[in-house]
Amino acid sequence: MSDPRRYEAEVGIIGGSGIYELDALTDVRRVRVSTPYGDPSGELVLGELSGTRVAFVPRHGARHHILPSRIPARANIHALKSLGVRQILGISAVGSLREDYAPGDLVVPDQIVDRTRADRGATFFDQDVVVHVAFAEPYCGRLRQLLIEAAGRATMATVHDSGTYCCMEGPQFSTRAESEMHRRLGFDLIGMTAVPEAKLAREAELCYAALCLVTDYDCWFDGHEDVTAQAVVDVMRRNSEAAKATLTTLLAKKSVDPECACQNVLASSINTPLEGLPDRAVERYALLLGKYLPASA
Ligand SMILES: CSC[C@H]1O[C@H](OP(=O)(O)O)[C@H](O)[C@@H]1O
Ligand SMILES: Nc1ncnc2[nH]cnc12
Repeated sequence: MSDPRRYEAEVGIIGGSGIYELDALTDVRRVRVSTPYGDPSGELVLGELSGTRVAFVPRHGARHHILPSRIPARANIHALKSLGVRQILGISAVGSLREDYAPGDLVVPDQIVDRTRADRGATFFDQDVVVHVAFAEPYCGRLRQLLIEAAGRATMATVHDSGTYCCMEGPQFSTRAESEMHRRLGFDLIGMTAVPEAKLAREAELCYAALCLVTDYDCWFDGHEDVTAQAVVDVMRRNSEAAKATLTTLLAKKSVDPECACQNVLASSINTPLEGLPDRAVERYALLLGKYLPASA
C-alpha cells in the first residue's frame, strides 16, 4: 500500500449513494489511512481532477455496506485532513419534500435540521477539551456559491441554490405521517447523512458544501411512487454524470481559500485552556488543534 503522505490532496470528495468511484480521476493511488477515530469507510482514492489533487471516499463504502448511523464520519474527515485537504464536497442523494424540487434536479442546501437519534460520533472533541463551534451557517457560503455556479455551467439540470436538509436517522424511510410532518415544518430535503459530516468538517476547520441530487418525492406526493432504495440508486446512477461534471468544472479553477473563516473557526470556539493538557489529548488532537497548542505541549 502506498504511503499517503506522498500524495497530498487539496480537496476531499465524499461520495454518496450511487457514487462509489470517480472515473475521471487520473494518476490514481489508493491509500489506507488510520486515525485516532478508527478506520475510514474504506481506502481513500487519491488522484487528480481538472488539475486539482483530490482525495475521494465513498461514505457507505465501495460496496455500500455501511448504514447511515454507522458511517465513520470522524475517521473519514480526519483522514482527509491528514492528507492535506482544506475543503470537502459531499455528494448526496436526497428525497424532495416540495413539488418544485423534482427528481433529477440538483440542490446546494444552505441549512440543516438534525433529527438523528443515534450516537453517530458528532464531535471530535469528546474528552479533555470542550469545543463549541458556530454552526448557524452549517455550510461554507463561499464554497456553496462556487458549487452553484459550477453546477449551472456544467449541467442542463435545474439547480436550486438553497434548501433545508432534514437529516433523519433511518435506515428505514419515513412514514407518510412523518413525511407530511417534515413538509409542514418547512424542510425541503430529506436524507440520512448530512449529520454529523457537516458538523465534523466545521470542527476540523474545513470548508464544506454539499451537492444533493433529488432522487424521489419521499412518500408524500400522490401519483408518485413511494421511495425505495433501488429507485434512489437507479436515479443516482442515471444522474451521477451531472454531479461529476459539476465537480470537474468546479475544480478547474482554484477553489481553496486558506483565508476562509471556516479555516480558523476554532480560534473562537475552545473553552478549555490548552496549557497543561494530558499527553493523550495532545496526541488525539494533534492534527485538529496543532496550530493552537502551546509550544510546550
Ligand atoms: C440508498 S437510499 C438512502 C440513502 O441514500 C442517501 O445517502 P447519501 O447521502 O450517502 O447519498 C440517504 O442519506 C441514505 O443514506
Ligand atoms: N426519501 C428519502 N429519505 C431519506 N433519505 C433519502 N435519500 C434519498 N431519498 C431519500
